Amino acid sequence: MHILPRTLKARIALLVSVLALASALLASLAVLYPMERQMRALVGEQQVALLASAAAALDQQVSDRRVLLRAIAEDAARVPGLRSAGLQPLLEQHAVLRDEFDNVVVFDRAGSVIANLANRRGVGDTTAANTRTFRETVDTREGVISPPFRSPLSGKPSIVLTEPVIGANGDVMFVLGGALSLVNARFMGQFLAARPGPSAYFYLIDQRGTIIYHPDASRVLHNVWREPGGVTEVTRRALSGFEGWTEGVTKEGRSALIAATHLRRTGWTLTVVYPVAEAFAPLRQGESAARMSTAAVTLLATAAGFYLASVFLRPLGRLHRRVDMLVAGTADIDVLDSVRSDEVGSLSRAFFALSQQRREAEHRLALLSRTDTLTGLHNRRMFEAELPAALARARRSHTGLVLAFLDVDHFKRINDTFGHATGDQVLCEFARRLLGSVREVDTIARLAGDEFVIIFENIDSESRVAPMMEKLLDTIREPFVCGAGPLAVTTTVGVAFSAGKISADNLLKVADEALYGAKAAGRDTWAFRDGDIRCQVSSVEAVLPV
Ligand SMILES: Nc1nc2c(ncn2[C@@H]2O[C@H](COP(=O)(O)OP(=O)(O)OP(=O)(O)O)[C@@H](O)[C@H]2O)c(=O)[nH]1
Repeated sequence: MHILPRTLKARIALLVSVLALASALLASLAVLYPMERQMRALVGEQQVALLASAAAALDQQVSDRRVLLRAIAEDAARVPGLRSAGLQPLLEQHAVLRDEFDNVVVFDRAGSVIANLANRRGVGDTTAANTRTFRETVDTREGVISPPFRSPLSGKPSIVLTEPVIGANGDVMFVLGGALSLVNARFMGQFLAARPGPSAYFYLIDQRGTIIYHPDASRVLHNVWREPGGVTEVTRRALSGFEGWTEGVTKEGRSALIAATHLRRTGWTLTVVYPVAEAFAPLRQGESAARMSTAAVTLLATAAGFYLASVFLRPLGRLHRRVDMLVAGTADIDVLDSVRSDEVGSLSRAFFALSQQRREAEHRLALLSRTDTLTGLHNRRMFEAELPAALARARRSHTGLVLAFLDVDHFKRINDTFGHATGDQVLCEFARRLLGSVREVDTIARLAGDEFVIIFENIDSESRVAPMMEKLLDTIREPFVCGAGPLAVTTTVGVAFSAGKISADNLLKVADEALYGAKAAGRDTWAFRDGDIRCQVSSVEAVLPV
């Protein structure tokens, strides 16, 4: 199938546009691809840094509250003979507790609430005896952070920080429990405000996979391992200890840059999800700008290619038109502009040379068509063109014309005796002698075999014929020196004279008749007939009409 455009101009333009498109694409790829990789790494590292500071802030929040609770626990331990009743005032006396916790309660060793900051009347209502957090606090005599749970009071996801009050004997006397809502603006607000973009989000999961914070509130306090659709690859890795950034797919199937880290105090996993569509929005804008400029560059290059191809190929078009003119014969070979130094100049010169070669060939052919190849004299064709022209000239100049018809005597015998090659040599020598004995203006031709003719122009009188013929016969009588040795060769001539009235054919017939007469007279001689007079006198015979 022919898919290339037909014209060179269009092909060059196509080539230029393809090259421009390819180079623009390569250039933009060469810039955009490394840029995207660098940007990806940069954004990823930014996420990690952001996450580290958010995790540190969260850790600090927990740590500060634990320090506060410990300080109060130590305060309480220093109160001599502290009884249950003294704990409610102790709590109320630390106003800061209301700022930092949703509520603070004190449990006795049996797990019963003996003081309640938010609700004095709530004392004795509940027991924590069976909770793991309480038992762990008592057993380890250390503060514990509870797993997240939904607060029965606020209904919000919360945790409890505990701190034991250790008596002088080293026993746990009481346990302080500070409840903290996880959607508390002061607790979470700090890192939520640090989102890298409007569609980016954080989520927080404890070690067991319970979601502590997620922008989708319906997922909070659910366990990721038990959620429909299972856990995402990145979350699974994060829960197994991965820290850093990676590229992954969210549960909703969106591609995102995801960074994860762990909180030192709680062991929770903090993750930030930054959708790729938003993270690389500036890059995508750059890409579409690059695509637009690629298209613009390609269009421009195509137009420029087409224009330049037209300009460069214009001389070729001109050359084409000139060659057409040469072919049509409306211009001469000189129209070819062969002085140019470019390819068109070389092409013109090649055309010029070709054209000259053709001319020379035509010339040679024309010459050949008019020349007798053996002797180099004119042939019959040339004679037939030349005789009417000579007669016309004679008529115009009112001068006489003599036609001599020569035949080599007994030429067949020469051939038969000495061979055809010797015969050829004789014919050539015969021709050479004829040439040497006539004027330059006279025309000699070989009609066929051993028959020759000579047209003598500007012969003012028949009286000049006899000496001319005698001279001719003498020239031939000289022995011919050939390969076979000296040969005696003679010729017989029939001569016709015209004062301009007879036709070429008839003049030749008259000369032929004269030759016939001379042969009959015995050869090595000549006979004369006046063509015009014979025409006139023979009109009765009507054998030679003009
Ligand atoms: N060597 C040679 N012989 C040729 C050539 N062309 C024709 N001939 C021969 O020339 C001879 C011509 O003989 P004619 O003119 O018929 O007879 P002739 O022997 O010349 O006898 P007359 O003319 O009566 O004297 C023939 O034998 C041809 O074969 C040629 O180119 N070369």
